This record gives sequence, C-alpha cells and structure tokens, in this order.
Amino acid sequence: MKIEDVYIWDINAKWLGITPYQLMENAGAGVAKTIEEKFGKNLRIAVFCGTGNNGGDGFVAARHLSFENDVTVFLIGDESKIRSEEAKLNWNILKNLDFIKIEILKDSSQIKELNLEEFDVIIDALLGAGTRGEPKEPIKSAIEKINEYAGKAKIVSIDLPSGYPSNLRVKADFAVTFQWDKEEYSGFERIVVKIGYPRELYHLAGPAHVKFAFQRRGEHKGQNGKLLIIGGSENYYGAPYLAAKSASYLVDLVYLLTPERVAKKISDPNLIVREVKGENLSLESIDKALELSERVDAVVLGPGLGIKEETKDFVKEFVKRVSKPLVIDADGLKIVSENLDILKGKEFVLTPHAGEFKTLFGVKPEGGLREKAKIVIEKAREIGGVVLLKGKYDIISDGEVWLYNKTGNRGMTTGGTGDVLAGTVGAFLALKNSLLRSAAAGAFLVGFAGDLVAQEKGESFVASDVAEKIPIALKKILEM
Ligand SMILES: NC(=O)C1=CN([C@@H]2O[C@H](COP(=O)(O)OP(=O)(O)OC[C@H]3O[C@@H](n4cnc5c(N)ncnc54)[C@H](O)[C@@H]3O)[C@@H](O)[C@H]2O)[C@H](O)CC1
Ligand SMILES: [K+]
Repeated sequence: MKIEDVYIWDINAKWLGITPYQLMENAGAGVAKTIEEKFGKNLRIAVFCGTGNNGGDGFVAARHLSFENDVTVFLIGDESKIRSEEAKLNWNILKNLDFIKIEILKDSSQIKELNLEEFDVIIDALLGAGTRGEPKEPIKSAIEKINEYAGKAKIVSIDLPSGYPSNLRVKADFAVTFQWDKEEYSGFERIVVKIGYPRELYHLAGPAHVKFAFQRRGEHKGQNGKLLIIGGSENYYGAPYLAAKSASYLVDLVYLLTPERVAKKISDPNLIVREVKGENLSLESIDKALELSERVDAVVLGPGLGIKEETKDFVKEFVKRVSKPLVIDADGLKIVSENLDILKGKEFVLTPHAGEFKTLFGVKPEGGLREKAKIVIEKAREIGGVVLLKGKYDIISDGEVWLYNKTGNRGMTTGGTGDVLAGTVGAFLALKNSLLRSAAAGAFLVGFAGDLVAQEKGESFVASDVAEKIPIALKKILEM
C-alpha cells in the first residue's frame, strides 16, 4: 500500500458512511493502547501535536491516555490553523478537560526553552503523511527538542517519525502506523494498528478514483486531454454523439470521426466533427483516422459503428496500427472478438456487458461478485488489457487487481448509457490516467450521474440526461 492509497481509502470510506471522525478515533485509540501495552500505566506523557490530522490523532491519543496517566499536550503552531473538522472537534474536547495540561507554542524560542525531563514517554504527532519537504519552523525546533531526549524518554511517533523522509526527523523508538505498512516507509520500526476500514475498500471504485483521475494540469487549450471518438454508421448516429458529448465535459478537445450522414446530423459546437465519405467507416478512411489519432491522447472506438464487412476491415486495421490508448465498446467489441490477437501489445479498455463478454471470451460471467471478479481478472490477464464488465455492479480488472462499482440504477438499462460510459472512460484516459483508474473513475462517475438523474426523474430517463448530468455529478464528487 502506498500513501496515496490512504487518501483514496479515506475518501471512499467516507462515501460508505465511515466518517473521518471514526478513523481518527480509532487511530488515536490504537496509539494509546499500543503505548499502554508496551510501557504500562501511571506514566507522565507529553504529546507534541501539529495542526494537521497527525496532530488530530495525537489529540485523541492524549484523551485516551489521560484516563490512567498524566498527560500534557503541546500544540506546535496556531490553534486557528487546525484545519480538518475532525481535528478541530478533538482539539475542542481537549480544551474541556481539566486533567490534561495544554500548552500552545507558536514560536521556536518558546520551544527551545522547554524542559521535558519529567516525561517518561514523548508522543510525536507533529507531521504525518501530509509532510511536504524539510520540516519548517516551529515544527523544526520541536523535532530538535524531542531528539534531546532520545534514549532518556520513550519516543513514539504517530504514523511516521515527524520530518521523515528528510534527515531531520524524530528519533523514535517506534512508530504506530495505520491499517497497513506503507511501501514508502523504511528505516524505522513500525507497529501497525487497524482503524476500521472494511475489506470492501480494497475493491471499491469510489469518488476518490474520480477525484484523483480528474487532476487537470496545464492552463492552455489542449493540455487537458484530447480525445478522438470513432463511431457512427448508416444505422446509428446517436451513439458516437453521446460518447463525444459526455467526454466534452471532461477534456479540452473532442474529435469525432464519423460517416458524412452522421456528421450532418450533429450540430454541437463543442465537438470537432470530421466526416468521412460513404455510409460506414471503411479502409478508405484509415489514413484520416490514424492521422487524427496522432493528434490526441486517447481514442474511443466502437459506438454505433455497425458491423458491415468494410467496417470490420477498418477496425482491425486501425487497432493494429494505432499507438494511443483505446476504449473499445459496442460494435468495436464484436469486431475485435473475431481476432483478439490484434490487441497484443496495445493499451486498451474493453467495456462489455455480460453478452458481449461471452462473445469476446466464450464464457458467461456468472455467480456472486467474487466469482465474477475471478473470471474478469482471468480474462483481463489473458488479453493483456483492462476489462470493464458492465452490470448491476460493474467489475473492472487489469489482470492483477479488481475493482467494482455500485453507482447506477435500473433506469440506466436505457439505450446509450454504454456510449456515455465509453466516452467518459476515454476522457479519463486522455487525461493521462492509467487504464484501471480511467475505467474505475468512468464507471463511478457515470453511475453517479445516473443516480442524480433518477433522483429527479425516477427510473424513466434517457442517456442524454445522464450525459448532461456529468458536470454536476463531477462537481459533487470533487466536493466529497
Ligand atoms: N487513513 C489513515 O491512515 C488515517 C490517518 N490519519 C492521520 O492523518 C495524517 C495525515 O494528515 P494530514 O492532515 O494530511 O497531514 P499531516 O498531519 O501530516 O500534516 C499536514 C500539515 O503539516 C503542514 N506541513 C506539511 N509539511 C510541512 C513541513 N515540511 N514543515 C512544517 N509543516 C508542514 C501542512 O501545512 C499541514 O498543515 C496521517 O499521517 C495520520 O496520522 C487520520 O487521522 C486517520 C486516517
Ligand atoms: K508523526
């Protein structure tokens, strides 16, 4: 597990209803319990707290320890800088308690004068996973002060020795870290305590996947993702439009390559429509398609393509020669299922429903969530890409790990929501996310948008309602 995973789990846990207060309570209680198990009771304990959530864990530990020990809390920094609601709540509780001594130290000069000789245990809750760069004052002086007592008092760090990974760090006897040992941590002893995450979180696609996937970077047009959608045929023109429309809310530029008749029906000024001659895509348009694909960051292939022989030739040739990450959906899936070998060495997300999955891989994904997941992992591994199996719960795998998404509702069986999903996953790919993250973020966001629509309209709505809800769904998710 990496530190980034911690932030992902916290946000997704919140979405499941597990509050940050609960996690902080368990973290602080775990620290207190570990200390009493190691060193006994009736101790004189100093708790050095910063203004972030590492400090918040320190406030909670102080309260738990105060029951049978003498506790002094040193807040290093300004009270008004305590940022999170959960840290503030725990700070305010401390202020109501008469048996815990509190000292607020804002200046390094005050810290330098401290004498900590009376303490048996010093808890270091100054800086945790939110550390950026070398420790700055007044935290720096607090770290130096604690280190004067290394070897004299027991020093226990919360999550990691404050200052880490810089060399100026607390010389801790050990650190109490949470739920799992993080890949980034090394060079100090760690005791892991669990803080109440359920097993779901290994697998749940949640708002955090969208938040992390939607990290917009540059400020110039085209820097925030360029996507090409290839679709449409004599029979279908809505599908490629829905995919393109959905993506246009998320990336800077969306090109749509489609037969001329389809192009004539689309008058959306937010899309760059490029038409090809004839009623269906065919090998005649291959150069144009490949040339456009060079200008973009990702390609969605499939919505409304039809399965005419000429189109099959086009799809197979395009897949063989394209160099950008692909989302393959709908008719695109039917066509590549005729020769899965053309996907070798490519970067792609396939987005089948159960029927298309059977066509692709010859097996029906059956059973409970875990049984189905096993099949999806196996097929994703065999094929060397990401598979997003659409269903009541969407199941996503890159052949190594699997995720599932539970947003969405029965109303979304309406035609076209798959095109919305393909466009959205493509948009996240164009924003340079991994295949797995793009698929997870897309599935969550589209289902969430569908749920917002259902709150307004019940279960009878159309796919364009879902597409149009994407911006507001995204806004709500980014606030989570
Ligand atoms: N899921 C979990 O594992 C949980 C962990 N918890 C604890 O939360 C911290 C991380 O909290 P966060 O608020 O994100 O960051 P920090 O407390 O580490 O610090 C942020 C704070 O510090 C300032 N800062 C950053 N770098 C420096 C620096 N070099 N010098 C001085 N000051 C710095 C920054 O400005 C912020 O104000 C994690 O470690 C756990 O202890 C949760 O309580 C439960 C869930
Ligand atoms: K710490």
